[in-house]
Amino acid sequence: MTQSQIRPRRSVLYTPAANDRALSKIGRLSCDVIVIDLEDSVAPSEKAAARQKLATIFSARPQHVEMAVRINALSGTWGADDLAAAISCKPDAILLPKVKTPHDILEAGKLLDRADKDMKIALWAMIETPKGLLNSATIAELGCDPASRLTCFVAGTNDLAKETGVTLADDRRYFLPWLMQMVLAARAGGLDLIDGVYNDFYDVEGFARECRQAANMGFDGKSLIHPAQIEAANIAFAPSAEALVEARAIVDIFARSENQKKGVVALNGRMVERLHLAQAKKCLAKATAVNRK
Ligand SMILES: CC(C)(COP(=O)(O)OP(=O)(O)OC[C@H]1O[C@@H](n2cnc3c(N)ncnc32)[C@H](O)[C@@H]1OP(=O)(O)O)[C@@H](O)C(=O)NCCC(=O)NCCSC(=O)C[C@H](O)C(=O)O
Ligand SMILES: [Mg+2]
Repeated sequence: MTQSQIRPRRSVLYTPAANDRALSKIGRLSCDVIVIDLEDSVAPSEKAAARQKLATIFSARPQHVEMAVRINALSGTWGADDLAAAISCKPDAILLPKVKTPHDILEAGKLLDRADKDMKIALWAMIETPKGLLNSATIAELGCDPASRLTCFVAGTNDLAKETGVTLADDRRYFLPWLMQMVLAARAGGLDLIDGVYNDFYDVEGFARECRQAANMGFDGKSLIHPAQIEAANIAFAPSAEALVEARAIVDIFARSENQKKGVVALNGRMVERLHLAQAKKCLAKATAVNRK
């Protein structure tokens, strides 16, 4: 991945399309992505009105963030109208909820292909049902084909907890195998991966802890529900000062004339190989992309 292709997705904030006060804030927020939500945060009686607002929201869209729209499932009552409305706003991505099989992505892709011929709109998939999780590897494989438009998985931990009866309590200990399954599937398909939401938005410490946990697990960012969560996510998913020092040291040591043809060197008593050099360059590129924001 080149530096210009890296788009930080540390903080992915849902804003309900039905909430005018919240919508009026989005131009001033420092999150990386805003997801205008037509799904669970919008009551059935408000679905049509919320959908109609999309055009106005996107006519004044902030340019410093990626903008996505989460539609209702295409299998339900509102999905097809949501998708048509979302496409006409040209968001960066359309987030499909409750994706269960590769077919769900291919079906949305076909509809997009007719309207978005220059392939500007990506598809993101929520993994939040038992079936979707079981099929996550085959769904993610679509990411290997750019024609599928699939570029990102988003964990839907609330729905998974609801569908399975498994608790998110105790630092998500019972969820960890499933979250790691998503990480593995996403990486095999070359996808980005966003962790689920933390519902208790006044618990700043607990939220920061969960962000650090997700960053250590390999997630690229966190789904957010409140502006108060943006800062902690931006910190947790950016390369740390220590990681940058180490990355620079690895780049420097391989740049020395005596090491230019070496596959492995020692750095401060530790083995460093060229795969670590690749990781270090990625870390530095990510920091550059974050600093550009
Ligand atoms: C959770 C909330 C309903 C809380 O709202 P509120 O009581 O208004 O909070 P505050 O008074 O503390 O808000 C302070 C100001 O910030 C603005 N605000 C709040 N939330 C947002 C937001 N998401 N985006 C932009 N701006 C926001 C308020 O308007 C206040 O400003 P002001 O009015 O001028 O004082 C609310 O935060 C909320 O609705 N959050 C988003 C909920 C949502 O989108 N849910 C769906 C996505 S999560 C999900 O679906 C889970 C997933 O699918 C899964 O399965 O896991
Ligand atoms: Mg959900």
